[in-house]
Amino acid sequence: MAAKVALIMGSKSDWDTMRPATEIMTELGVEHHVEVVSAHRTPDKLMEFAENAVARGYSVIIAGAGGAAHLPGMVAAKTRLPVLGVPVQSRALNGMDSLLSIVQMPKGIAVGTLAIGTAGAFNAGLLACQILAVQDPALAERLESFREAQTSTVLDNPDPRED
Ligand SMILES: Nc1c(C(=O)O)ncn1[C@@H]1O[C@H](COP(=O)(O)O)[C@@H](O)[C@H]1O
Repeated sequence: MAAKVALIMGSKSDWDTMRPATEIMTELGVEHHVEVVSAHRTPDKLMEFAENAVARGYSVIIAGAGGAAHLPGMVAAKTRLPVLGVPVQSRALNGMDSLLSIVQMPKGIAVGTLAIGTAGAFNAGLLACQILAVQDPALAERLESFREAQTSTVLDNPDPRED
């Protein structure tokens, strides 16, 4: 089956942050492509990637970047596919720079911005699955099961002093 989600990131150093996106997509059976693409360091590759994303069969793009995080916005500028941006925690400014440079898009080009770091990456993967599930009943069922299991885990262990 061809990958429906492309997960790109600005640097290999982002991988530990972005990995949870792949884990939830794998758990829910969603094929995904993973690649380093940088607006700053590989601008021609970025343009080629974004321009051909529809033709390659992707439905959703997840883009993680840190610092001056232009990658999600630049990808969104060149494709009509939904782009989910994940701010990677930067050392100098704790990811506030990443967050603000992803979230503050000008009107007319949309990026869906997730939380800073691994939780944001996980939720980006989850949200990509939810978007695909609109047209995929089997995936929708797997998502329901994931949620039910998550709810049961909390309800079955209400004592905060126990693991
Ligand atoms: N924000 C961007 C872009 C981009 O937006 O195109 N390309 C790389 N980077 C970011 O630079 C940070 C440091 O990268 P290095 O660790 O490679 O120096 C990474 O978090 C990456 O996402």
